Amino acid sequence: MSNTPIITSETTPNHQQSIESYRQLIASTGESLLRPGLVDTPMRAAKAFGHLTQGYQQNLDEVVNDAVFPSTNRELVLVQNIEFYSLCEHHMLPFHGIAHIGYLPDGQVLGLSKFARIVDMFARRLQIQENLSEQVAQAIMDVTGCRGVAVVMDASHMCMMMRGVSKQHSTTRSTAMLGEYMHDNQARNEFLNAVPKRQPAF
Ligand SMILES: Nc1nc2c(ncn2[C@@H]2O[C@H](COP(=O)(O)OP(=O)(O)OP(=O)(O)O)[C@@H](O)[C@H]2O)c(=O)[nH]1
Ligand SMILES: [Zn+2]
Repeated sequence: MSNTPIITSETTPNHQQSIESYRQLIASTGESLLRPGLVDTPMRAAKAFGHLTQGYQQNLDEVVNDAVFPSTNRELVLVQNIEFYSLCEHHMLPFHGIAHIGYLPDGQVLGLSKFARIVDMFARRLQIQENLSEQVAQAIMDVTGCRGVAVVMDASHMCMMMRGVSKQHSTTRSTAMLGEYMHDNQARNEFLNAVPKRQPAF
């Protein structure tokens, strides 16, 4: 196994531009950038934004770090309740929830922590939930060569809660199915019955 460290950069590739953008954003409200409480805010916000979009600076090879192991087990592996935080690409407001990932191995299995790392890598980009689910599924298929992979994500979208339609209890479930899950109803049902039911938001 390689010793390549996971990239954990806390800033965007152009951090200064990000700070300047936050300055302009704050100024657009009419607030003074000199008010003591706001003096360091552009820098802090840029750093936070860098964290929330860190996934652009990661790639699958680094995140998986060769943690794929031989196994003769071909039955369902279900990694459930992986919490995630993302930003919707339409409003750049958070959406957050939990992911459940099931897969059917074919000779090799993935290190368990890597499922969460893969979810985080794609979640820390500007996203829509449906694409996030698909990207996670495809990545697991790519790194394991498994027989099938199924992803369910349940999320609450701040752009639907804090503004706009203002619905506090609506949640969205997205699914992505690849390989045998695309056509095998028995496998789909086994996975879907094993996935926890989503509770209403808050
Ligand atoms: N399918 C999908 N839509 C999303 C996601 N995140 C946000 N949206 C939606 O993106 C849409 C953007 O719609 P627009 O009419 O262009 O923007 P808007 O005027 O801000 O829309 P409202 O939110 O309805 O006020 C909204 O319906 C959002 O709910 C997501 O992850 N998946
Ligand atoms: Zn949105």
